[in-house]
Amino acid sequence: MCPQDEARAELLRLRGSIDNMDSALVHLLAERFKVTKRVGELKAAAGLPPADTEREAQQIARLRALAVDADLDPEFAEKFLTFIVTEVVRHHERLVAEQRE
Ligand SMILES: O=C(O)C(=O)C[C@]1(C(=O)O)C=C[C@@H](O)C=C1
Repeated sequence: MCPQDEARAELLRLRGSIDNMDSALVHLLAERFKVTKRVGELKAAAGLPPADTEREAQQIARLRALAVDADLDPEFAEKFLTFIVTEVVRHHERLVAEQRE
């Protein structure tokens, strides 16, 4: 096999691995959002605030430490968590608004 064909074969193998991990991420996110939906319903029913900044600070500190141990950029880990939590809080707020309608 010529070097380019070898590179293409390796590229396909690596992309297969990327596809598996992207699938796992989607499934993990779907499970996380199922749980946070229950959290949002619980909070809305009990009149608790949608966001909990103290909990978020704990999660960020925990994930940043995990990222460092895993050789992942902690800034990226924080941005990723913040992106997800922002969306969760939006869902929680929508539930409260729907409850008021
Ligand atoms: O733990 C909660 O209280 C949640 O609502 C879940 C969650 C999260 O997605 O992890 C979302 C919003 C809060 O600000 C903190 C954490």
